[in-house]
Amino acid sequence: MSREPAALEARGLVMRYGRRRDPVLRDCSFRLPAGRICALVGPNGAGKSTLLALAAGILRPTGGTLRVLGAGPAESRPRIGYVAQTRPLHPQLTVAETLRLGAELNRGRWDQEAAERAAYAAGLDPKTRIRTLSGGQRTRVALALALGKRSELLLLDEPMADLDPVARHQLMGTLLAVAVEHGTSVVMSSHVLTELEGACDYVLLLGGGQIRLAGESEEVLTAHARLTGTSSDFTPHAVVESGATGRGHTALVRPRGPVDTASWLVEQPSMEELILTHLRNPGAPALFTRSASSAPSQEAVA
Ligand SMILES: Nc1ncnc2c1ncn2[C@@H]1O[C@H](COP(=O)(O)OP(=O)(O)OP(=O)(O)O)[C@@H](O)[C@H]1O
Repeated sequence: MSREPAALEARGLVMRYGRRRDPVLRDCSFRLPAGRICALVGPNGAGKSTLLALAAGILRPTGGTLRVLGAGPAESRPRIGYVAQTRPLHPQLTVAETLRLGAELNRGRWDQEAAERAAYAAGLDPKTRIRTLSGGQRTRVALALALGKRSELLLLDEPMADLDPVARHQLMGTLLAVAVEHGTSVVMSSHVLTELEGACDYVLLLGGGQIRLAGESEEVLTAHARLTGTSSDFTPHAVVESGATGRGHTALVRPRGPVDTASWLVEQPSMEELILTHLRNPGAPALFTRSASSAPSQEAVA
């Protein structure tokens, strides 16, 4: 059965900086269906920025393929909004001039209202020069450009990192409203797991150069359970992490068959707990939901 073009589809993706270094991404294969709001998580140096720059067509892969909106990254570039970690903007322009430039470069698809909503909501003066902005204000303007472009896919590298909590909440709200209204696909990297929990419906966890978890947040969550009881034998379930507690033993598992609720207290982990547990246990087998699988060998949950 053929599937609609994905927002991102990687097959055997390899990225190596320089000849002798270990690859940052090794043989990565996954699929991100269109229309999802995806959290891209992983430890420092895992390759999140690298993957986003590859998708934006800023970097070229060493091997394998990465399709973006059904085409090569360079071909799809006009349909993509990319907010790099460095927030590159023209320092001499004012905020209003920056938005005007965005409008000129994206004639026919520019949404001035969405751009202004993101740029000016916190009272930023349109006449302020970019070079005098704080880190958080630059982020606001960079996001405003990406939103004004009416992109089909937003690639956001740590978009909330330098925003204060009120600005985070407000900009996340604007971002989600635009994404829902236009069916925009969003991929955002972040280390702030609580911020992603309410906003994202898809998750990609990168680690050790590979995708460790990929799929709908709900499906990934329900593929796991926290078991607590008196026994330390969690057979037949696959254990991601186990340990002793005051009450006995506890483990985050991927259930293999029905869980014996007479022996175990069964709880659903939060997304934050699930990701933290996988970050602490990089040896846990990878898990892909059906929609995220692009290779037959990947472990898919039903
Ligand atoms: N231009 C470059 N030249 C050489 N190595 C690079 C370059 N950019 C990134 N790297 C290396 O690639 C690896 C992945 O970096 P990347 O910035 O993609 O990780 P990340 O997951 O975004 O990290 P963080 O969470 O710290 O932002 C790191 O080891 C980094 O040192």
